[in-house]
Amino acid sequence: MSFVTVKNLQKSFGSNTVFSDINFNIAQGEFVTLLGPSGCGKSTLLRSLAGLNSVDTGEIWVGEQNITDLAPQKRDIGMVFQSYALFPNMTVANNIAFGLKMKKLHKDEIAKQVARVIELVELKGKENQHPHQLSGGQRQRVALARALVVQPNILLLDEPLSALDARIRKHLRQQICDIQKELNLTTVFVTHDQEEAMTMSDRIFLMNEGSIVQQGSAEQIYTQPHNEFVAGFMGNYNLLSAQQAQDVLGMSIKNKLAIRPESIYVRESGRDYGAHISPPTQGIIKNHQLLGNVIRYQVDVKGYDITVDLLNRSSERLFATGTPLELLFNLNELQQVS
Ligand SMILES: Nc1ncnc2c1ncn2[C@@H]1O[C@H](COP(=O)(O)OP(=O)(O)OP(=O)(O)O)[C@@H](O)[C@H]1O
Repeated sequence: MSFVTVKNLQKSFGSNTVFSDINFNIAQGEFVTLLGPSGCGKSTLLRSLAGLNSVDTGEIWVGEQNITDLAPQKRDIGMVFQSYALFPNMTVANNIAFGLKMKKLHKDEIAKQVARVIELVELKGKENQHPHQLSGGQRQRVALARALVVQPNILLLDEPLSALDARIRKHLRQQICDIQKELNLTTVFVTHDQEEAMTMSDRIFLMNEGSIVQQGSAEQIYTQPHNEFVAGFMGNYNLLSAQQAQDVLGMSIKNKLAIRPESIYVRESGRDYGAHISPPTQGIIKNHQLLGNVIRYQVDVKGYDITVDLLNRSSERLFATGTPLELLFNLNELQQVS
């Protein structure tokens, strides 16, 4: 059942329509990510959910309540931004307690709730420090604790990890997911990082130019892109025109064919391949790129560049530029896109 329901939402700034006809449902406890390139309207949509932006038309419902015109502080929403926005002259504990003091809770209750979230975000021992004494990751955990302490109905996170270095980012990603699951907290997360969206979300809403172009699980969006934009944004898909699909695979299709680099194999002699594997196609290695556990090859097939990802099992299997080989395509994983 839907917990957050958004119907026909539209927002413009002057003559610039940021998004229009946005519709979605989010279930209680679901983790949804708004993913898309810079400027596609993710933050404006998130801010509209928070009430920090008005909308031109449409409705936002949480449970049985229409919150479209409700003031932000009445929405029971916790929000974390990319910039931590902490009070520099307050301790960690006082930063976190701020929202509860505004609600005029009793001192003992505030202390109890602050201790609870400090434990949750693993900041025990830092209560009396000031923001400048903390690392970026710790500051963002204070911001998260401050959003959680008021026990919101919905947690909104606007690129909370993008200012942090890669190692801390991965750790905090996991921590956010663990906390979200533990509290069963309905969460909307904004990022332009495809990997981040795929590892964290129950569902991804992929946006482009003010529209949600595809909604689904990471698996669905990654393996079944509806159109060329989705294929291009989610992976390093090879996109073949109808003519190229005919030339490379002998396939007759109407639109375009999206082929993931990892669903193309190099034929090994003496090995049997199933019926879902295409007949071999000749290719010649043009160059390669080492991506850690994967080697990405550019292969010339009938004058077209095809990207092929192979697992980096051993240096002996590195194909040098100019090596001829036979490529096989996994026919189950070819995707026609518009
Ligand atoms: N307060 C504002 N006034 C006028 N235009 C705005 C305002 N906020 C956002 N915009 C415009 O709305 C569009 C979408 O911006 P938004 O910040 O929502 O995109 P985004 O997808 O979150 O991008 P990014 O990942 O770069 O933050 C942009 O063209 C931006 O210039």
